Amino acid sequence: MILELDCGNSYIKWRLVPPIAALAPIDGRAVDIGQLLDQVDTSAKCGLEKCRLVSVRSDSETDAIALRVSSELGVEVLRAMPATTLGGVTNGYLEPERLGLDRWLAMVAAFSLRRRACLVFDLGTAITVDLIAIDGRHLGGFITPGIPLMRDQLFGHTRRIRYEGPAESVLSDVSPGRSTAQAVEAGCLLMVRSYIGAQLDEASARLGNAFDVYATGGDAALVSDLPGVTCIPDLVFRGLAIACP
Ligand SMILES: Nc1ncnc2c1ncn2[C@@H]1O[C@H](COP(=O)(O)OP(=O)(O)OP(=O)(O)O)[C@@H](O)[C@H]1O
Ligand SMILES: CC(C)(CO)[C@@H](O)C(=O)NCCC(=O)O
Ligand SMILES: [K+]
Repeated sequence: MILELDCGNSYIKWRLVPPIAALAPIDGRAVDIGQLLDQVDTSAKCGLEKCRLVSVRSDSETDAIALRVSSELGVEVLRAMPATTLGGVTNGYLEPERLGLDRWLAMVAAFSLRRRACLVFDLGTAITVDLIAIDGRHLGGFITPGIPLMRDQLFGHTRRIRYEGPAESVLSDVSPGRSTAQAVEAGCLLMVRSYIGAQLDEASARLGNAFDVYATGGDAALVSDLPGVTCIPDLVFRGLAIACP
């Protein structure tokens, strides 16, 4: 088994990849390293080979996670590191080490699929959009707040926008809200879908007409029905396996 960890800003997403490709990985998400170790502990004890880790957390937080994994699970931890090129993709940042490693790995995995121009969306705490030309050049990208941050800003800066976790039905409905929950959820959803739609419309000016579109991240399903969008939930993990073979 290989333990793979994607340490995002809100959650540590993990999965255990069995040595036989035919077997499905076991996966989960944890709010912190303690919860992560509780979740993987029992299943992981049986033959962990190594751990691959990507993190967008601070260096000290990432070091602490890696240390606890290696000491408590007794495995070597391979960490994805910033790079200027990988898998045919060239990092487009002026300071390549500042590009979020989750974005980088998602791009490397996306380009590896068909080696064509692509547009990559990652919808998590933040929403990121990255453009890759047909020759693998990263043309740069965009960062905006994701749905959790939009909600939090409204909660944090108003007195009366208050509601308990919205019902599932509210989350995919964009009709005008007749409750606070509906008004906020539909509004944020419309913002995200319009933004992604605008990115799709504008991408052909930079990428030409033949480009692939991939969406990943916890909220990718909210845009998966837009034209041409392919959802790949494990895009970052796929890139992690390329970066840390
Ligand atoms: N089981 C789940 N638990 C919590 N959130 C979930 C779950 N499934 C999907 N989500 C969605 O995932 C979103 C968070 O995205 P994600 O899990 O990709 O990221 P993250 O670790 O917070 O952030 P990032 O990787 O962008 O730093 C939430 O807005 C939520 O709607
Ligand atoms: C943008 C996020 C937060 C998305 O997870 C992450 O990729 C990150 O912290 N990036 C560093 C800044 C940058 O990519 O320019
Ligand atoms: K992410």
